[in-house]
Amino acid sequence: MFKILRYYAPYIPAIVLAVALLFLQVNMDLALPDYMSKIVNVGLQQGGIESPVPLRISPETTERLLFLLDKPEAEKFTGFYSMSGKEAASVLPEGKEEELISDNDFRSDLIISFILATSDNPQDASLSPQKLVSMPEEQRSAAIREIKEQLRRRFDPAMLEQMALRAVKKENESMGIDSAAVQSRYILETGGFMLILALISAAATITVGFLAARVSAGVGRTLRSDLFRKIEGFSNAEFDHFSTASLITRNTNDVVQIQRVTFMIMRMMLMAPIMATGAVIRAFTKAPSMGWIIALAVLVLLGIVSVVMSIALPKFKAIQGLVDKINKVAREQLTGLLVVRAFNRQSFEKDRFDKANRELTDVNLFVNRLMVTLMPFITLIMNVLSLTIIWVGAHKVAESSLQVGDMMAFLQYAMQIVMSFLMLSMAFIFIPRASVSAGRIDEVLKTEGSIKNPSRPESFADRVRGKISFKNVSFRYPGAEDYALKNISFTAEPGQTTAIIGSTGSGKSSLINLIPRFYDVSEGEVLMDGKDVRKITLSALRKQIGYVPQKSVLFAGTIESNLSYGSEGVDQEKLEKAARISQSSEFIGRKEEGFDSQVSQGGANVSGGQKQRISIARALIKDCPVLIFDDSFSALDFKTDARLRGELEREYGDTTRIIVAQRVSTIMQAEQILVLDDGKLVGKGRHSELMDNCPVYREIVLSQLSIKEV
Ligand SMILES: Nc1ncnc2c1ncn2[C@@H]1O[C@H](COP(=O)(O)OP(=O)(O)OP(=O)(O)O)[C@@H](O)[C@H]1O
Repeated sequence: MFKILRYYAPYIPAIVLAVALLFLQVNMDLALPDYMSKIVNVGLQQGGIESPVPLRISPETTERLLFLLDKPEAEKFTGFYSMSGKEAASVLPEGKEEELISDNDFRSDLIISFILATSDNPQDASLSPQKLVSMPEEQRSAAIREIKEQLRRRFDPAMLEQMALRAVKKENESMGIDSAAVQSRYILETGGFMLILALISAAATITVGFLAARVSAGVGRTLRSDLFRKIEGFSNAEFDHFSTASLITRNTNDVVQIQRVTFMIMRMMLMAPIMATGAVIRAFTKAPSMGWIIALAVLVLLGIVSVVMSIALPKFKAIQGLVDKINKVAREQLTGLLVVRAFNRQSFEKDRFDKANRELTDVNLFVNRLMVTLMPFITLIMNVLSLTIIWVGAHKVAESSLQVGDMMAFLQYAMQIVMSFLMLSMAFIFIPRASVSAGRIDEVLKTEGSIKNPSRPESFADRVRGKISFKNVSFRYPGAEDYALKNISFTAEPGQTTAIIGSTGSGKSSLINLIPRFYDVSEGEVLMDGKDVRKITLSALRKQIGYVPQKSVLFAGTIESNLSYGSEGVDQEKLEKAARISQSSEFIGRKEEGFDSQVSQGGANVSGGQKQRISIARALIKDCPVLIFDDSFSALDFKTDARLRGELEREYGDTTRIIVAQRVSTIMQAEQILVLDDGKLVGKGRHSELMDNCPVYREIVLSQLSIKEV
């Protein structure tokens, strides 16, 4: 993934915003269990009363309370609470609440005294104001201290708080305050607040989803366009190295992997550590004594996930290679479908495809089965975790060391922690797979096309003549052991036809491919008008060359769009001239829509001969000083072949024409014939000269023509 990190640079603001929103979302999500615990603890159990410190005390209770407090504390009490007259209640003003709570000793004593002051318990009847009033001062203080101590010994602080809360509720009721209304107001307020938090969280989730989609689609688009631009600049050598099928897979499937993982990282995986940290902190604050349950569950979960991952990971990495393989097989079979049918090899090819398909399916099935097996284990861990928390928590609730709401919140935090770890472990599935894809993409992006423009290009004179010279040219395909061409020297003059003949595999196509620099020479040099072709920019060089490949390639569109491909300002006159010379007029004229007739992808709806003629016309329309025909007349009948060559001579007499041919009759009239044999130039001259002094040529000629025709 790091290899393509630079593609994320333009999206840094969006990523930062997404992280900030994830923080917001996680905080909202983590706050919800806390509020839920408040609804249970305060709303349901405490009747909506938040604090054990009474906010309003009746005059009677105030009187009792004052007897129960020491002198200094009684003074503090009157400092905190405002009392208006003997009949009026004592009220704790809003601002004083915090101040009182922070005075721990006073708060604790006030709570105990308040419990005693409101108690109906007959055993505390000794504490009635009348009784206390009748006691001497010393005795009274000792009696009160003793009772308070007893309470502290019997109940822990949490229990005392619960008792105080009940006392506050009772006191409120005695003062005519509607407890039910207090309770429902608290629940509604807290519930409303939870709703707002949930809405903020939802808004953050949607925005992060939107940002993640934008970033992943954007990165995918830039990767695809960079890959395409890079591949466009590749020479045949790079195509040979990667294979077309693999380049297609890299530009599609591999980019999709990156896109998918980018979305998942932004949407889920970035959230996981934030969520896990937040939930751990909150869970431990709620019930630190139960932290070990979560730690144990996470350990077991990570153990299981690591075992599964160690088995699945190599398989995940293999998937991309297998997708490549199936694409390669499918592509080869579909392009060669006619041959497959003609040779009745359908079942063989089906088996070949099935094998590749089965390999991919098997790996996919294996990985999916493994993942499916993982799921019940995870569910089991989650259920055992819930049960353990409820079991341990219930005991703690019974001991009054934990409140029910806190246990419920702890349970939710535990689930959030486990889910976060699960999300993180999922990252270990997708990230390695995407890294393989990133590596494959980077490999293409890092590969420099071996055919490059010169750093300091030279330019042609105003009018290019198109003289082509080969000087001691040797050529070896990248990675090949043997030379395909050995020490070739010749000159193709403008105004002349230079024909190249030789047996199959003798190096004819290799030779002419060196002129437009589809490959570069290994040794020697190829010159155009005396300039090494490697010193001229590729576009300037290729502008001078009308090239007709051995295998005609047409593009989807119309006949006209194919003819004017690569040429500017093509008018009807030019189109008709090229069609006439290439002997295409007749079949184009027969079509209802003429030049506007549709050509399907790859020229599937035109015949081989028609395809060849259209590609010849396409090269002629370019109006170049050099015309190269790589075995381009093979699909034409003898008569059409002769007519075409005659027209070429007449209309393009001043060009340099280089014709590769298998048929002797096509090249017999050429001013210069080059005879290739196993990559070597074994003959050079006119037909008659070669017949006399080149046995290879003589052999080829005699294999095709009778002595009389020669
Ligand atoms: N892309 C390539 N990589 C490696 N070797 C190649 C490649 N293309 C051709 N060759 C080899 O180079 C030699 C010359 O091939 P080339 O295509 O130039 O022959 P040719 O004379 O044009 O044949 P044909 O008349 O059948 O088209 C052959 O031995 C061939 O196997």
